[in-house]
Amino acid sequence: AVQHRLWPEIDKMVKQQVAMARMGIGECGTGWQLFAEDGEMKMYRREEEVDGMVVDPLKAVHVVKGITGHEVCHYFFSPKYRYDWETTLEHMTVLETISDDTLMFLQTHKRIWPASQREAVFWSHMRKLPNDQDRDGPDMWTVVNNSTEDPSHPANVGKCVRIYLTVCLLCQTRVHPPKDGTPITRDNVSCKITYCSVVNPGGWAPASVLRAVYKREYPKFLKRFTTYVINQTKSKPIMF
Ligand SMILES: CCCCCc1ccc(-c2ccc(S(=O)(=O)CCO)cc2)cc1[C@H]1C[C@H]1c1ccccn1
Repeated sequence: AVQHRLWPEIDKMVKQQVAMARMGIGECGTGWQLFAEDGEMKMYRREEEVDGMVVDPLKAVHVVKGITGHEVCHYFFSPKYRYDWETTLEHMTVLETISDDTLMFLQTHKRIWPASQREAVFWSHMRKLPNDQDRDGPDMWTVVNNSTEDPSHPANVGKCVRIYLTVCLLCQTRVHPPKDGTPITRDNVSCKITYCSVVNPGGWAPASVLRAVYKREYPKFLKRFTTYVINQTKSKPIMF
């Protein structure tokens, strides 16, 4: 099949983001602060500014029982579920279906006073990754979202300020087979989720406002999303 113009960028970005997501917090360089904890979920951020704008990288690790990496990535990637779990979303459009595992999105997010409303244009790619560490271990799944230009949607022409984001959701399924050889149920699976994101707010927004928003929104987002996947999958066959 003819390669899409974005394919080389997508492939390079996915490999780079997954490599970083797999690194432990200790290996990710210094300056990570644990800023939220809820049961198994630990959320770290690093204070970083670009041109005086807060772009604090975020890294969250979470272990959720009863769901698999394929399921987590499926519900994160598919546009048809997004309004159910993404509370700050005002509008979402699929601008282009690049392939069955790669979409281009336009999203506008609810305005957060006193900043102006934000929008994002990004490609989103979902991929199963060979578990190169442990050959017979379960595979890993990932979704990478990365801002891109779209000639038909130039940045900052309307009322919305264009943000620039790079997001990586990396999922590693764990299976604990029952001792008595009975079939695997949801009690025997869990998923280690690593969520990394860097959001450049695009236009000036007060550092104090941005940091307060990230501190409030990110833990809420990950908790709500994982709870959503648990509820959507509990009565369905396991998707490995
Ligand atoms: C003055 C505020 C400027 C930034 C507002 C803003 C915009 C987009 C985003 C965002 C866009 C995409 C993603 S995703 O992971 O790719 C999923 C698909 O939606 C995630 C987060 C974040 C925020 C910041 C609110 C903060 C915030 C944090 C977690 C959730 C919602 N809002």
